[in-house]
Amino acid sequence: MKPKAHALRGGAVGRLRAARQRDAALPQSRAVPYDSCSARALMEDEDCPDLVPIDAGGEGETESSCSRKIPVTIITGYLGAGKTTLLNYILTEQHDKRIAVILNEFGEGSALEKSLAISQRGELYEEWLELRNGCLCCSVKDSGVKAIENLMQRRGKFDYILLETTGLADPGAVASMFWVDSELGSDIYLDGIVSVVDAKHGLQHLTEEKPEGLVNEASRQVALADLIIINKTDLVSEEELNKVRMCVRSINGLGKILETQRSRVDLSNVLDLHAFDSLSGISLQKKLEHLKTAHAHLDKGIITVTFEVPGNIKEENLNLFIQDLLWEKNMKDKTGHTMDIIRLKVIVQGVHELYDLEETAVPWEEGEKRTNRLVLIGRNLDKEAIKEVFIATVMV
Ligand SMILES: Nc1nc2c(ncn2[C@@H]2O[C@H](COP(=O)(O)OP(=O)(O)OP(=O)(O)O)[C@@H](O)[C@H]2O)c(=O)[nH]1
Ligand SMILES: [Zn+2]
Repeated sequence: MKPKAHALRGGAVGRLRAARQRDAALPQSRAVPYDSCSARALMEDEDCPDLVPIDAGGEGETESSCSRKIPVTIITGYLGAGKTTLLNYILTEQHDKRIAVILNEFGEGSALEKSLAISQRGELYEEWLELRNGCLCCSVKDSGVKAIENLMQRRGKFDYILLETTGLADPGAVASMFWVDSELGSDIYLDGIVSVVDAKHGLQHLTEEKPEGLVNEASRQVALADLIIINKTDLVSEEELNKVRMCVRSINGLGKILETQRSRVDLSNVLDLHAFDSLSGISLQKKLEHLKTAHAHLDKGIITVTFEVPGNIKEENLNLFIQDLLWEKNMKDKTGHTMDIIRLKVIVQGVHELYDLEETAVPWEEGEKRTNRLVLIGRNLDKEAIKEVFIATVMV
């Protein structure tokens, strides 16, 4: 086991940085502005930090530069998969955006390594973020929000946030801090979740069975991802690669899969995904509320189910259907196990305008065959049962 995994049991320290990107790399020796006040405030804060609304010019005030929401991309992946390599690649390749980086790291060693990598890009802001009980999923929400707030006070200094989670994190829990923040009227939004998979060891991580009640982090990370990057393809044969790809696909039938070396991918596949925009009215908040409750039980057997039903649907009924499925957990599979949805995407044709299906929804052509499409990722999913209920309750 890597030392970092041991550090998980003791105190854990997360590290947050906002690296101001420059077009040209600056010498490493450049002075680093260090905000010691806010860093100390975080360290000394014994209890959960109070959530304070972000003062971004005040509600209703006309500060147009503050009204644009800042996207956050979560980068997850098992230990050593290539997350930091991806981060550095993005910071090197991306010249249009000023990117802030948040690292949730356990242990000191690799944090140092990362600090060097990022400071090469130029001006560096650094803050410490303490995870009191050493469990990222349990403490990141409070400290994470605090960290983001500190970041937001530097509004204008950056226009994109990359959040690298530790290899052992449950990305659902990490993502959940964004809805807490959004309740406070913040101006960030979750753009997408990227999961890096080690081509060489990924299969082992993904198929590893955990004792009852424990999460297989690797497969959960893949299940939640909008983009899965199978990295280190140089280390495996075509046959091994096929196996990993099939395994990833079986866990997440929806996400885009890219195969690469040194985490080099076309950045249009990574940034500005707007992965949570067209969720058919299921807000990120609701989805993640569900994820949180599921997080302790989920280990294996995650699959993707997709089906299509032609015709029109009724909005209210779709609401009820989704609520039943996601929150009430009223649907069971043949063996009586509750269906457990991790991700849900719905493309529907409503009688009325549907929810806030955002601009990604392409309007139907006159006379075009109308089809509703559902994609569900989760456990104990019985496709026929879901489809039946959908037809019986949602269609007009
Ligand atoms: N052979 C090979 N090595 C790679 C590739 N990509 C990254 N590495 C190496 O793999 C190691 C781990 O990469 P990182 O980017 O640090 O991985 P990480 O996911 O951030 O790791 P942790 O933070 O420890 O969880 C480093 O030594 C990288 O240089 C690749 O495509 N092929
Ligand atoms: Zn936890």
